Amino acid sequence: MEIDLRLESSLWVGRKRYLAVLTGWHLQWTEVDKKNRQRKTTSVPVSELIGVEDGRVEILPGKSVEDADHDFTVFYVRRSSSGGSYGLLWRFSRTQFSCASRALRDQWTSYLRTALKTHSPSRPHRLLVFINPFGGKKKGRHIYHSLVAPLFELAGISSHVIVTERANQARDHLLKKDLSGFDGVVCVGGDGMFSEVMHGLIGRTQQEAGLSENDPNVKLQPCNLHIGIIPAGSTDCVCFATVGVNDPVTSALHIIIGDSQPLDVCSAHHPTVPVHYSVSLLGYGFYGDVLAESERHRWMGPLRYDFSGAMVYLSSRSYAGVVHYLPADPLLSSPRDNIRCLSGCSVCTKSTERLLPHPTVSESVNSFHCSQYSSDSSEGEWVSVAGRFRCVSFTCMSSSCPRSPLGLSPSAHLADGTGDLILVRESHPLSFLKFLHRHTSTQDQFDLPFVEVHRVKAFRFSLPPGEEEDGCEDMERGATRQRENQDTQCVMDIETKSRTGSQQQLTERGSGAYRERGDWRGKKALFCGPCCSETPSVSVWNCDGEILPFSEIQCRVHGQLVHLYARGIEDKAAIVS
Ligand SMILES: Nc1ncnc2c1ncn2[C@@H]1O[C@H](COP(=O)(O)OP(=O)(O)OP(=O)(O)O)[C@@H](O)[C@H]1O
Repeated sequence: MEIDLRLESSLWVGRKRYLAVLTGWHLQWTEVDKKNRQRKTTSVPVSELIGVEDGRVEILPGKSVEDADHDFTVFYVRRSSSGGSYGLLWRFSRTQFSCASRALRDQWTSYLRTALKTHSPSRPHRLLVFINPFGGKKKGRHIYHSLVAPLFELAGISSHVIVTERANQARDHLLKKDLSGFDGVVCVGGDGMFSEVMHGLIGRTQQEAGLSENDPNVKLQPCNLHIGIIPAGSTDCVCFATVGVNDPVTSALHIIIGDSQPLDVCSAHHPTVPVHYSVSLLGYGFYGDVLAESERHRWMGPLRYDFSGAMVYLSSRSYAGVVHYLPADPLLSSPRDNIRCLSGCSVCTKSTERLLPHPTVSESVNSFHCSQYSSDSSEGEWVSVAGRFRCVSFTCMSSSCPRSPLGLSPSAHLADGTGDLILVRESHPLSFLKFLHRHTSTQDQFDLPFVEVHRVKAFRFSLPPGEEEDGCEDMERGATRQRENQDTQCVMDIETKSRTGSQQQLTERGSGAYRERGDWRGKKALFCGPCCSETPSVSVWNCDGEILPFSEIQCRVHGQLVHLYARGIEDKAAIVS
């Protein structure tokens, strides 16, 4: 039954009279002066109303209600400039209206609540919230309870809050516990926490669908539950690249109104370890080395990334390898087309899922090495590039962050089923520095002769023919000699505590495979510091901030595998506040 939600009447805000109109999709109120002339109008889409309360209500610093029976309060989203950031900050505004009678007040509140139910139906009612109390500046708990929980309460959202006591608790909970009744999962923390939640949800979804997520050729099932990110980490890159700002209140408001942003996810496979997922960075060479190096300097705090970056830069390493990639359709978009993926992006909207055709499970079992070199023409033509690379990076999103406002690949799209593969060949140290520096400015980092970028649906990295992955032993031998000779601790053992302060996720996730075979890796040196004279011949992968201690990898993009409570970066110029 169609509900006629039009309501129009005079309302008062303080001493001023307004003509207020609810059309179903919008609530607007226009000031009317003493001569009955209409002045300024405020218009709020129903989808951006946060809540409606009887009386004159305040919610911060604590909730207070003055129960005047002619009054009601409307809370809604207001945008404001974020200063330096790319996106817009969302704030909540409230207007306290007075009506001519209690009956009219009741009519207004009932119409507004009905409008919210019928015209904004995808709002969450029940959320599972994980707070990492140790993420970023260790303010996750405070951020949630002081800034987010009061807004959830106002919006009528009930939440089950779990403050984590160990790394991977959120992931394990999502894999094993009953999730019925929840509309979404919220993580309060940084990119590592998001990654945990994403791995848990994707894994759970595949379990329930009876799919083997470790099979690189299986088409994964998209997750039903949305993920909300309340930024409280050190970098919060995923939040920044999907909202445009790292701001807990902005993110909470996107969750409340049930915004939905699909997100492509890249699965990274190696035959001996469980699958890993990445959305922001899969990086071999420079980015792998920086992460490995930074693990040795955790005591430095966030400074360790700058320090390690400098150390690895100075070591000026490059690595031999062969990259095979499956190009995406160049007619649809390209990493050099200067089209930014903004809210309502037409490339993502138009994109039909353009993933690989999928062989049956039996065809693909144990096919890692075979499929590395096979080519199925129905997928499109694979392209190979061999050489020495400073870094091989892959991202499913721009990966913009406050330090690199345009990101690793400024024109990458959040949800078009592709990712950007960036190959940086061996180059003069100053040229490489120029490449790195361009990430912090608006200069085009791809406009350099030793850099190439490709929009792809899948890629593989292998060591050059003849070199096997156990070539890591060179690195071990070199490093061991170095330890003996120089009494230096320049080797990182993968079994040291990871960034999480916990045992490497890899070893924990390894339901046998990694652990059984993994001892050689576990005990082996994976990274030599720049002080070593014998440089390692292989690097490791940086997978969204986690180390994957191997070189050969097989990756593919799964279009729109997860959904975030977000709407992409809003175009400041297009939004009239
Ligand atoms: N209670 C806990 N104790 C130790 N580690 C935890 C706990 N809860 C979560 N973790 C782990 O901490 C890691 C880092 O957390 P998080 O991402 O929230 O913060 P961060 O590292 O400061 O931020 P960013 O990832 O944005 O750089 C995550 O990988 C997560 O698995």
